[in-house]
Amino acid sequence: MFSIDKIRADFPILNREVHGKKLVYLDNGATSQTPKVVIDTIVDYYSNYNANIHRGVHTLSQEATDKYEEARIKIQKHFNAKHSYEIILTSGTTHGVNIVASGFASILQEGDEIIVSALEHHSNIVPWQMLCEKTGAILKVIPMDEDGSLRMDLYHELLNPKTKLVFCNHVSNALGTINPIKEIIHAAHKFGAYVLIDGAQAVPHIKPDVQALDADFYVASAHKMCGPTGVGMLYGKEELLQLLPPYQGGGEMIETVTFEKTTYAGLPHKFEAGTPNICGGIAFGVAVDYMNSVGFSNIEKQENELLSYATQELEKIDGLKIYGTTNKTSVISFNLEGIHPYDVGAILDKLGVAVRTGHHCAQPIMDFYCIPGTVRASFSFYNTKEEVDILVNAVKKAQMMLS
Ligand SMILES: Cc1ncc(COP(=O)(O)O)c(CN[C@@H](CS)C(=O)O)c1O
Repeated sequence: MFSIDKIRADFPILNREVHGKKLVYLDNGATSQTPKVVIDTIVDYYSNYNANIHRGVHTLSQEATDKYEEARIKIQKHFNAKHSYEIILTSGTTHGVNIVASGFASILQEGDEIIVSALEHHSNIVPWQMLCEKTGAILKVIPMDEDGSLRMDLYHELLNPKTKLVFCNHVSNALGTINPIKEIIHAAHKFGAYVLIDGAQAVPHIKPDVQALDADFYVASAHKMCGPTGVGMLYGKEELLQLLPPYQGGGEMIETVTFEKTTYAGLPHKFEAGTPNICGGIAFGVAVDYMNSVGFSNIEKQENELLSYATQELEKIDGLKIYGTTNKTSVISFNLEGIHPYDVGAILDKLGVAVRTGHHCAQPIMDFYCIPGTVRASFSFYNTKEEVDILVNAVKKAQMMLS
């Protein structure tokens, strides 16, 4: 049974006040908040079994190694990967994208084509531009539409035998748009292209099944789904991870090292050079357990109710425009006519409401709408309708003060 009071009691930070006002945290698209069970895991690790992993013969190292590899298996099962070694623990989504992009630097040829969507976050644009500069590959873009959806008709036209890679986010961080990634993947595979899906904004809301999607790569960050910052995952099909060269050289990613030659470790350690974020990985596994204990159907129901209520109430405000009205997760990007989003965000902060303003690391989307940025309210399952009312009243107050 989903009890919002019980859920909110899991998050100590929700009792915070800012500027003498009750905190209303609506910036979950930037990072989600952290439940006590995850916080306690971090304290427990550093209090009771902090040790380096995969190397020590002593008890603490074995305990830490066991917990870290248990977390990998939890993440594997959560995303329904076939093998645990197809889950590379990274420092986050950006790191995962860069592992794949740099891996293809030794594979792509001049004139090969890479397709990205107009809805991408900078971390799923810039690495591919860098890859094109290195290899002479050509970047193509799936255009977006006024409602924040992708022009799938034009996507199908872009695909051709030269298309080698396609990158798309599962959910847009700036607008909340849920992209038709199964169709995107299926169409790309018809031309033999590989697909990386950026799941950073999907994992707080849904439980992706990478085998059902037939995704070649899928990346995400723990801090978007109640986990700590500095840790995330890259899923890759075994045969593709075998294809890619290591991303970084160092300890852990080797079998044998001589000055004449080094042989590399197998999966997943080939891509996990150096001492990883051990505590973060263990806490990521606990965050996966926590999200599943809340239940993704409960999460979806709560967040959809908040989205429709907030949309209905915000739309009553004259001069307010919402960007992204297609099938989406609980994100509302909006502007007040004649008022810069930054100024709205600053007033909302004074009233205790935390939102994000600006281009949200998705400048091409803002260019499409010819705006400097938006005010983005992003809701999570632990937000409430009362918090929506506080947001709406704060927006009205900001409009009055700034008009
Ligand atoms: C779709 C998408 N793709 C990649 C990233 C980067 O995640 P990292 O954990 O920083 O590596 C993000 C993070 N978006 C935050 C910070 S810019 C936002 O406020 O929207 C994202 O939303």
